[in-house]
Amino acid sequence: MGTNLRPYPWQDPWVKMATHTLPIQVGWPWAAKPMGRIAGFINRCFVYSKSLKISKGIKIPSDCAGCDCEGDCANNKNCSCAQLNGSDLPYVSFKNIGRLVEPKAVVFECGANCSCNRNCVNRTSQQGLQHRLEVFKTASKGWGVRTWDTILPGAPICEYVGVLKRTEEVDGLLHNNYIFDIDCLQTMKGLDGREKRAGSDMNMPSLHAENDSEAPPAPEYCIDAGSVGSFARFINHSCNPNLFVQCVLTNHHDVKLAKVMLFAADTILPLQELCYDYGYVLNSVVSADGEIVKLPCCCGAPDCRKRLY
Ligand SMILES: C[S@@+](CC[C@H](N)C(=O)[O-])C[C@H]1O[C@@H](n2cnc3c(N)ncnc32)[C@H](O)[C@@H]1O
Repeated sequence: MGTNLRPYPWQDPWVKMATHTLPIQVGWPWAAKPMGRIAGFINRCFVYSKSLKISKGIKIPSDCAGCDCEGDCANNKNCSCAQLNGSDLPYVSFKNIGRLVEPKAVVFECGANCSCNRNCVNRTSQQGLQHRLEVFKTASKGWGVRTWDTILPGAPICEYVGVLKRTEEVDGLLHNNYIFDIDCLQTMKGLDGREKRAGSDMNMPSLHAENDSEAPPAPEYCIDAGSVGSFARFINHSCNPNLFVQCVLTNHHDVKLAKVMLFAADTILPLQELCYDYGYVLNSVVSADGEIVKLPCCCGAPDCRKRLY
């Protein structure tokens, strides 16, 4: 961890301590005796959702034109936002929560200039937290996040928030474990689960390299949750994840600056830990002196790749 991090979730103003008790005890790694008494209390933190901060010098494109639907876009066959998504809306509504039908290269949501209502299903990622989630201490991965509620496949979990920066600003920050590159193409083509789930939905010409053998351009922007962020930064990696990453565009249509959202890939039962595939390429992390940095994976999946990177 970098020195600029708040190492404990309850020191983070965006993480609220809960006084509730759970029928389980979670471990306390530094269990000195006086700490032991309060450990049960401070191990349980409920979480808030927060928005992205923008680093100086980054200009967010202006809001693009919106649809002219009334009410919910689900009721309008001619919704222009649905057309952007390939004619169908990307979400269906179930018990008033939108659920993503399938992962896409990018999801176009309704934005500032759309005339539909604020609860339109095509604003699903804008509705805030839908589930009770908890930051807890895991046995071997530091802090993690788990759910108190059953979460259904395709349900929105949260946005990965922090400070939006240019990737060149954070290059070489090996000790900051909270940097998320905004890379819609990589996200879509990502490792294992992501690729398997994606089907053949690569219908975004602007996201394809001209020639498939050509390396896609390196991501220009990233989200740094090292010093500010939400509980999303405590979500760990799994080689068999129950969440997936989805790029979402709302007000503007610049994929380089898409919102990074996490959605449920499966039905997730209460007290299960939430995890997504970080998608590192093995041996891709190199220290300043040229050594390959290796991080063992403790996700415990039967098909674990054994290393995060
Ligand atoms: C974005 S942070 C996740 C939150 C982190 N557990 C914490 O306590 O702050 C990423 C870091 O968590 C740890 N981590 C996440 N998933 C892991 C896994 N499957 N196995 C081992 N360590 C993991 C690694 O140290 C990684 O660099």
